[in-house]
Amino acid sequence: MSEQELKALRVRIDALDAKVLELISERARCAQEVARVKMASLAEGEVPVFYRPEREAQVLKRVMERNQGPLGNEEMARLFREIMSSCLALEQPLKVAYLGPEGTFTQAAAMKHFGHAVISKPMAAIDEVFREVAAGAVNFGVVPVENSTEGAVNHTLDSFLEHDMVICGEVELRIHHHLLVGENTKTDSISRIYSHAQSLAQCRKWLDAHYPNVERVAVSSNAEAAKRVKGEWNSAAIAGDMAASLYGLTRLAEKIEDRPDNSTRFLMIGSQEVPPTGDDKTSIIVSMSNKPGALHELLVPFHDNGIDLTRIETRPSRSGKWTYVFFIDFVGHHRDPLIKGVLEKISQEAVALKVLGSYPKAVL
Ligand SMILES: C=C(O[C@@H]1C=C(C(=O)O)C=C[C@H]1O)C(=O)O
Repeated sequence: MSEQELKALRVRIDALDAKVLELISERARCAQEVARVKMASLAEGEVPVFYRPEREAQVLKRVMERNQGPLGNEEMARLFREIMSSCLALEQPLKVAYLGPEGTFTQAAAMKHFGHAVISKPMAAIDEVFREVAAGAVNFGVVPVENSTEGAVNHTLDSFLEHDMVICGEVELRIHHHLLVGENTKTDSISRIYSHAQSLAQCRKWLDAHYPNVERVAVSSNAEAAKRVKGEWNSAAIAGDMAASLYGLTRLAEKIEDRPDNSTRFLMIGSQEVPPTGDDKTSIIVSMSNKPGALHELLVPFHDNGIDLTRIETRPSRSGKWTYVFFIDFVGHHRDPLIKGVLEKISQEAVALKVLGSYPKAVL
């Protein structure tokens, strides 16, 4: 019986694949038409905008709402993410710079957000990602901004003070770290463990318990740590799946992060303002005068209007000793009338207020 059944099922799958193929091609032709219409309606000297993050967020959301299984919502959205990425590449392949080298979590975040049909460019430091975007060499940049275990990524926050950037999206990634070794590593003689400082911090308790006397060496990225281990017999690296497979390392211990829900949030930076989708977040930088009650004054308009603050971070302003700026994220779009009112109220009290951007809440 089963041979016959299998055969029939495979015939059905082949027929379905032919339909899926035709539908994807039809969709891609539609995207090409979109490009044609956009080009035809350009004003003199106007640059076409092909990538629409707000539209993509809506497409993915609808896919998740309509999905009836058996594939899970996230899985289905991931497939559509890639289809859209390929369709957009027909209109215009996006250029995306990220905190490299290849194999970093930031690269994984970039692929999760934009899909794989982009031209990606690894940069050696967060600041270089900002500069690459500012110079117009790429359309977007991807940088880590906060980790659920270790808190803010200060380099990123400080870079916002130095560059005029628009935040156009966010993505969250579960971060799993492994202890990795190379072919030549003598696993009972490990005397050094390489990783990025953030990752060493995210695995501090595990390291204290398992390798209390081994030197922890902070390097520029997890991928760099994996690369170093390849040529050494007495060292190990802490890094994720991408770096492990890129450098052919094996896992001596898996998922060694101290908190099982360890996640990092990444931001997409560029120069494109994103219109509202109805489910957005806004990031601002505010500096207040150094007087009693300043922080209270800043927060009152949010409270009075029932606006959900998702994050508040303080950093030195870099323009005077013991003066600070606040990075605030909240739910809503800066074009919503309610949010507009709140921002006006704050700017009356603030020394400076800058809207870094409004963008769709992470869908995936
Ligand atoms: C097709 C368009 O362009 C791009 C491709 C999209 C898609 O494949 O669904 C969606 C938004 C844009 O990034 C569009 O503007 O609708």
